[in-house]
Amino acid sequence: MDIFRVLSRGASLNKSKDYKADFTAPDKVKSATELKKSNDLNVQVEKEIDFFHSKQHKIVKEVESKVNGDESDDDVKDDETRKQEPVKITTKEEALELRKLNGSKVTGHDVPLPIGSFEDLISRFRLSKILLQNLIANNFNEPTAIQSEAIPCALFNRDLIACAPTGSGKTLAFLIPLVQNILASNIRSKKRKGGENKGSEEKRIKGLIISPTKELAQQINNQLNKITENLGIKTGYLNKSLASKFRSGVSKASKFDIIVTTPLRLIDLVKNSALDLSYVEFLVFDEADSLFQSDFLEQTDAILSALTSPKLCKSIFSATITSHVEELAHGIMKDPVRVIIGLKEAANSNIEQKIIYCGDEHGKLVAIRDMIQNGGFKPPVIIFLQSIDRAKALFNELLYDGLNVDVIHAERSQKQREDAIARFRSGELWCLITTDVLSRGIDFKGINLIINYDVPNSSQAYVHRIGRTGRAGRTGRAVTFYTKEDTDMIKNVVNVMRASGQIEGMPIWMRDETALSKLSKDRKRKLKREQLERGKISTVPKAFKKRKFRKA
Ligand SMILES: Nc1ncnc2c1ncn2[C@@H]1O[C@H](COP(=O)(O)OP(=O)(O)OP(=O)(O)O)[C@@H](O)[C@H]1O
Repeated sequence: MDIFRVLSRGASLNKSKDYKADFTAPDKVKSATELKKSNDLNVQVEKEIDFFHSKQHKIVKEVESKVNGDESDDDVKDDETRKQEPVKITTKEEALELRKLNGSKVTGHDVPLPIGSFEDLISRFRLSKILLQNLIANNFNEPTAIQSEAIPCALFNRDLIACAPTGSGKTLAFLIPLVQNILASNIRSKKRKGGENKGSEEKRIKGLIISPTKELAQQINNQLNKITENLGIKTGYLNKSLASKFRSGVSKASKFDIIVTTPLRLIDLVKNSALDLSYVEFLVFDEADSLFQSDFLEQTDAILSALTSPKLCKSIFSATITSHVEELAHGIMKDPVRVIIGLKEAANSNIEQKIIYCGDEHGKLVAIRDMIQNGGFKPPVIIFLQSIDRAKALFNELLYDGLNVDVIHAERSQKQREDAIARFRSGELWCLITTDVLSRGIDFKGINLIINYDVPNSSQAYVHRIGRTGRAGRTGRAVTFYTKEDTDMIKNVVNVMRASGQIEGMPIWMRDETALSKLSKDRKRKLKREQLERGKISTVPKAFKKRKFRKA
């Protein structure tokens, strides 16, 4: 195995991806063109459009030559990456070497070897060539650490507990094997029923992906659509409109191979017999620790009881999987493989973390305005607060200051949420204020800064919130404000920072582990349940607030 090849992957991810570097979706090109209007991003956008065109050209060449086995094109030959042979893992020693490099800990009975490259999947698992082309066309050239381990496990139909840092590619780690398994399963059922000549077959939902939020479910479905192009696999995000089509019979569930959904919508349909889940063979809980928390547990249970296929394989994914969640998972799984990348529940090491003592609520406003004035507030920025009311109040303050900002929380309509996300993704909007509704899974490209205006109520919440930056090999910054009311809550943050070796700038007493003892389990539970009562944010006169808000 070529160790340098493996090591260089992180570096190439870093090099090739800058702000908004999503080369796959044509709508991104349009929005980037629109962005040219904005002076500050002009140069950046022009560079990206050029890069997009050259990249597109290269991708087309690469895909053509892969399909035709044609190596004659000079452009393709000259590309350094094409000169290297795909890494293949064929022995236990090579697997050990790769796991050491990737910081992967894999346990379980009869664990499969990891993959060294996506091409490795062709020889070992007869991966669909179209699926491989789709990966390459979307710039997914090499598997990340979690993909190396999770993909072969799922292709061997193993139950799986997978924990890997935020932004490390967990979504593709479950989507690639899911798609391949469903392709194989469809071929098998076609053969059983005598091939294509027997007319159109009734399909069944075979894959189910559960996500705790609508935004994340939609994002997963978008990713799924990209990699299933030309594969004849039908996927659906169970939004309000699709759910009502199922209910009224306008759209038949039997058209779909894979459904991505939040728990409640699914349960509602199952209870009303509008959806049959008894043929589902592959189940994924994304952000599983959130779905296994007490607020969701009943719904998760209801879903599990509707999944009756004896072939059912289950996997759970998150950046934070507590031992309690692992215990619950073991209770519903058969002989699972456990994959942990890096330190369990640690922050992504590409994120520079900082805490700022602000004294009181007013001090936080002063601190944020100070950051804006002194250049520490480099967009795109996401600001997290503990409640809807506080998010609204800070939105009014920053809008009053003339900042290019919008807010997302559970009280805004789906359309308002989607619009704000689209504007933020395109770069039109520079700052997004939100609650924990956007803290998990959402993949915005090139976020520069996360501000925890309010301290998150658990170390897990902190890891997910700051994980919106520092994704796919990029770097990012996270700043957490705290006041004298946060003496307990800030310990969650400090402990994560200390585990990441980020004690620079931290008060001396916080660096000392004995002085800052860990919170007791009971105290942690209480902090998670109850929201800290905080002083008011708002300083903007009411009459002005209304005028401005309506305008926005
Ligand atoms: N093999 C790959 N090569 C290049 N980019 C990749 C690869 N796999 C994933 N990515 C990109 O990395 C980014 C992060 O991936 P993803 O959203 O799956 O992270 P995650 O681990 O699920 O994070 P979170 O814990 O926050 O949900 C995405 O933009 C995705 O397109």
